[in-house]
Amino acid sequence: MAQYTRISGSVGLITLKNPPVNALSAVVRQGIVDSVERALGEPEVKCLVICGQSGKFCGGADIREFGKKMTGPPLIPVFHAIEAAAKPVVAAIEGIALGGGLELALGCHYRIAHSKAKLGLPEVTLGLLPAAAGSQRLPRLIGVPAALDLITTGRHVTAAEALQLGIVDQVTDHNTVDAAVKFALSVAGQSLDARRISTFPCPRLSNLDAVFEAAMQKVRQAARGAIAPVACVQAVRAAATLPYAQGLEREKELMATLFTSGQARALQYSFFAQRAVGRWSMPSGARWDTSKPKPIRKAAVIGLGTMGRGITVGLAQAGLSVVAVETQEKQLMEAKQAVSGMLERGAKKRGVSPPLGNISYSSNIKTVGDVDLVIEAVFEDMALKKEVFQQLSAVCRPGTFLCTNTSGLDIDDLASQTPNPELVVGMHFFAPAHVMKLLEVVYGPRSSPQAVATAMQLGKVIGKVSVAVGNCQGFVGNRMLSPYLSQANFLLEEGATPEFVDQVLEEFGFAMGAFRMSDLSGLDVGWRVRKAAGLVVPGKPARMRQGCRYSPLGDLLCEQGRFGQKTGSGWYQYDKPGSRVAKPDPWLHSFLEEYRARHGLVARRIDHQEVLERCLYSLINEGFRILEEGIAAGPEDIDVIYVLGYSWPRHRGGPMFYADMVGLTRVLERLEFYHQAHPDVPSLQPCNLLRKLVASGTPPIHRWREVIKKVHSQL
Ligand SMILES: C/C=C(\C)C(=O)SCCNC(=O)CCNC(=O)[C@H](O)C(C)(C)COP(=O)(O)OP(=O)(O)OC[C@H]1O[C@@H](n2cnc3c(N)ncnc32)[C@H](O)[C@@H]1OP(=O)(O)O
Repeated sequence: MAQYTRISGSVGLITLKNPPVNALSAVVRQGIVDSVERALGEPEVKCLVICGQSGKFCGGADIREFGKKMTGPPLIPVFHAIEAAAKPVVAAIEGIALGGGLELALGCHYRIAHSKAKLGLPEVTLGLLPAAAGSQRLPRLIGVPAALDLITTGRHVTAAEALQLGIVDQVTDHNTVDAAVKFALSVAGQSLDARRISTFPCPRLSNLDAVFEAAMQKVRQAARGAIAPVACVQAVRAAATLPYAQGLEREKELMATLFTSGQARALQYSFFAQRAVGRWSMPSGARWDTSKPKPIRKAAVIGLGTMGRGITVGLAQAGLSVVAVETQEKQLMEAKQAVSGMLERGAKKRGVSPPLGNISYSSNIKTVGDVDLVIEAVFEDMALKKEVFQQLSAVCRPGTFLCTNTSGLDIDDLASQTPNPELVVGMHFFAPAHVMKLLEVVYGPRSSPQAVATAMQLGKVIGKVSVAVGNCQGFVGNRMLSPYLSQANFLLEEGATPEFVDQVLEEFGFAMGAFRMSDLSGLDVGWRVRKAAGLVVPGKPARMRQGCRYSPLGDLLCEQGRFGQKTGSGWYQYDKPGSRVAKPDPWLHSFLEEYRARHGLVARRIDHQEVLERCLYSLINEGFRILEEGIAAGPEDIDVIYVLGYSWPRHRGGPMFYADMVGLTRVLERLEFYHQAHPDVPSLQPCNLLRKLVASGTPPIHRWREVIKKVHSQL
């Protein structure tokens, strides 16, 4: 609702009330209309202030209402009524003014913000554009280049930046409503002619075409197929070239295309999925709301390689005390220098001082005796990790949580090295660990709910989106990646090139195709895993292992020392070791030809559809298996992992959402087709859960959990 009160006798105060972020629901919109009408009708009222309850101005349109039948007044006429008011209306912005919230403020005659407020037009991140006249008012207020930046990126700006850009008129450190009331009284009675943004001409640009061409090129490059950023540029162009009313029409047309697009649905699903994963549950019945985390004040990181350094930076930046341990003195010194550099660069960006004092460095593992939680981040080798866990068990005080940063090793096996396996969980960070938002929190059969809750909470504290998953080879992300990569390799055997496979996957929206990504991660990583699994048999490049099809191509490259970017060659060639520019490699092409000839394989023409379906559907099929086994609690968990950790295009929601969009019947049919053609590839055999979902009438994704529950209860 929107509550109307009178303060100081002559100020009408409208307070938006719709927890948690005072979103502009139908009731709130109606409340604003009624309150404005009332205030304008009361002769004693000289001016109005609009604020939000609980220190939050407004988080924008109520996303929960999207896709439902529209009720209540639309936003544009509400904002026009405010702008047209004959009494000054001042927005008192505390906390947030985002999307429709900022558009509401732009409809007001003045804007006063608290110094800690954040403002922005993040609609693009939901697959939309600021279609409550934001795309038309903001460029008129702050000019085209700045408006393009804000609208196409959706980035939030601080109050200070908003003041500098001219979005707000005043910033206060004190009570914002009091400041707005005072301000409103000071301007009451003055002409409002120069305060109605819709009447402003858009500031002229001499190089208008060049500015828009550059903006379009930039968004097309960054958007990886997303349509909303492109529509945002078109809407701002309308503001710059058309009168306001016509610009609004264009905004409306563009919005109509976006609003019903699959991309908007995917992005809004993704928004809620990222929040839903915080409400985790385990097959044992343990849940986020019944498991209390222990506060972590002091943590230790063991092993200061690339991952350990990133984790140390993340912890220190979040204000924790960190003991950073590296047993080799030389590596310890190098790590200290690298970590300090990372902290200094990060602090410079944020305009704060680097938290160098939060970290103590040591080459002695005994120094971790008084920490609350340890994150072991030594080399990915089970024997080494087991040794570290045994040492930790001896030196840590009772109750210390022992976490391992592993990308796929058995958490339970590690936990068995300690007298308190309930305190052990996996924390799978993604590189670079201080940048990437994703954290897989892996619970073993003996991990306590409190250990999981603590790791999840710690993830939140350090700014990660944490997803709780069960223990299995590769956990969720890497386990699903395995059939995807296998298909990519099989396609090479059958006639494709790495460039073609990557091109198809990049056109789909991945930041990098399977082969460029493998070259970046290092081909030796997978080689080591395959060796440990007994799949690499020297001198036996046969294409079958344990009765299933196997491609030894990756192993053969590694045997040649081709580990990817770091060695200057892998699936591609690079100018020099460490270079990032991948070039097609004639050597690789002849190697593939020779390989095919040696194995009696005849190269055939492989099309775009086959690459996409075989790579993606085998990955999705594994996702269904993971749901069936209870390794992930729901499709949202998998989708968040893929969007945040594996560069799955956000505007496609994630693999499970994508399966829902394509249609489960179609996914099932195509998997059956490919499995028939490749009966020796088990990952192409549709899993039971997929069949059950199709048999139960292909329910939409938000109802899959009901079917999953039934499958689990029958186990
Ligand atoms: C046309 C389109 C127009 C005019 C629009 O306005 S589109 C909406 C534009 N607004 C946004 O995109 C803002 C989205 N929200 C956020 O970015 C963040 O939620 C936040 C910065 C506002 C707050 O962040 P934080 O403090 O971390 O909290 P959460 O993100 O966890 O959110 C708390 C709960 O609020 C729900 N929420 C947030 N925004 C909205 C909204 N606009 N409508 C409905 N509900 C919203 C969010 O889902 C969380 O609830 P739960 O999911 O946990 O139940």
